[in-house]
Amino acid sequence: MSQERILLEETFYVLTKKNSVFRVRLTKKGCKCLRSKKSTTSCSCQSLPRTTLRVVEENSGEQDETDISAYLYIYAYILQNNKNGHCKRERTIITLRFRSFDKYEDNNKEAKRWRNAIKQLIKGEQAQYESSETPIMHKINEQRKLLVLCNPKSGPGRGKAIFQDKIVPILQEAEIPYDLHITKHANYARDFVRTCNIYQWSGVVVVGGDGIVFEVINGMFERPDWHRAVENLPVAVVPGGSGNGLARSIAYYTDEPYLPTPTLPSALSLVRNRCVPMDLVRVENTSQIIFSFLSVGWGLLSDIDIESERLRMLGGQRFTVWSVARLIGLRSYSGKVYYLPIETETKQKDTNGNPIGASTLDLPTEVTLETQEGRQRLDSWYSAASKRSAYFSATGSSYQSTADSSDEDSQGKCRMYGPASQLPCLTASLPSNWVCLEGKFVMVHASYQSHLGEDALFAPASKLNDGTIWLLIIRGNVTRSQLLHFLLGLSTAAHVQNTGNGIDFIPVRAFRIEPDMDERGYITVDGEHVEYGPIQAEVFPGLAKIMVP
Ligand SMILES: Nc1ncnc2c1ncn2[C@@H]1O[C@H](COP(=O)(O)OP(=O)(O)OP(=O)(O)O)[C@@H](O)[C@H]1O
Repeated sequence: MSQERILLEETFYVLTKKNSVFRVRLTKKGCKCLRSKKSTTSCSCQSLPRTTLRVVEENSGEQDETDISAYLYIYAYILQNNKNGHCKRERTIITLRFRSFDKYEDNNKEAKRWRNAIKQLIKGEQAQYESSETPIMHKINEQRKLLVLCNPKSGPGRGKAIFQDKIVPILQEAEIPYDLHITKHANYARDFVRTCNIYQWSGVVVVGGDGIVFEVINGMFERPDWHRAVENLPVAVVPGGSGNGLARSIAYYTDEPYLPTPTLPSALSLVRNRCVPMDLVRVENTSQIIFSFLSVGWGLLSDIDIESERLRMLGGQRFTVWSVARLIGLRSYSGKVYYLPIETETKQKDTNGNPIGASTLDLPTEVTLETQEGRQRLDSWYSAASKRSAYFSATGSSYQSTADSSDEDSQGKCRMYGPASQLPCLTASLPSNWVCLEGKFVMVHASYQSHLGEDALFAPASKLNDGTIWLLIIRGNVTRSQLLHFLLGLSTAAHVQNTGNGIDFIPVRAFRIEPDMDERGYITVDGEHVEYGPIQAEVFPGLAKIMVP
């Protein structure tokens, strides 16, 4: 820390602890508190017991005019280990009281300097403060607004409540404004993203399950300016559905504790201003092109996903209940599976990779500090300005055509843009370096995320941006007990160790499934039911951008 450039430095007193003085230094790495005993016995904070502090509106006339101090509240969510050795984020409020100057205006200016410096550091900008007289070089963009698309029908139907109770308070603490839109029907979010002037927002926050994320991503690829859209509008997801595979995968990838507060990593991703690229898989069947972020499935897991829809009121439990039912009435499907394998050496988990470890600051859960000298005055509370926005149609977008865009189909589905496929068309034969399997399959399931759902760790080695599709193939000759082991192992990834004897788990770049059309079953993409028939998929590394904590 001593080698770090000190951006700001100030002495603060702790309101609640007599004779405690902190010398606080702000550097790019964070805040450093240097504690010492106060030399004089007359502690200036004695005149202000903590219980007398009350936050009031700036122009309410309720301020204590005798207090010339300015107050800065810092909300921190600090990683801490609990007794069981599990990591958890604890909310901490640090109150800094500035009263080095004789006038409130000067103390307030000093507090604002700290506020701006901290905000710039959070945004990853280089703050420039040489002395207290130096003007602020990089203003915080207070206009940064997020688009929030909330599905009130996700999972057990708590989307709106989750957003209001878990996300809004943190957005308010971070002073981030947003426009909230509640989806009114299926495909509302997709149409919204396709037709709206989305560039008025800095990112899109999806509150719901993987189905609504699917709509948002595919809505972007229905725009002629899809390239600009995916580049300029990173996506965040607040888990409110029954699956929540993407939300869980993001937390896993960034080493963020997920349970018991699954919405906290998402809330932090909205305030951290940090985005990473994420692989998307271009999926093609005979009727549509889809950009998928999670999975493609045929057989057992897709059957469970679709048939358990009728148990939606159970939330995530619906998958467990239906797994038992499907295991009893086990089915297998005939067909051909082709895949393009990745070299073995690239499939191992790279320990030098991207997990973003949040730094742990050694602070108590609540610290209240104040600067020396001066008298009492209460600062005002800043709340985020959130307003509803109008619905715009897309105008002035740059047009970018692609070689393989599909025409509008007979059902009036929109034209899909996006990068051109590198694969032969679905009816053409595949090159000789592809592997072909033929016969009966209990399931074929591909995923490019670590988690298919909150408690389904499908591909533990998967990263958000590794250009890898993990293909699980379970042949028709496996036993029920093997399958039971497989399903039970999904929560801990034990299934990855139990391959062989009809179960294979292969990293691939692309694959094709050709089901026997004399039978009927389900094929899903990101948990959404699609037409039963030939389907092929290829990975596009880092095609999307997502917000991470
Ligand atoms: N207002 C609405 N009324 C009915 N359905 C909606 C509405 N808004 C969105 N939908 C549809 O609800 C479907 C399911 O939503 P979502 O994915 O958010 O929840 P989920 O299915 O419970 O979660 P998961 O996909 O993770 O299992 C989406 O495919 C979307 O099309």
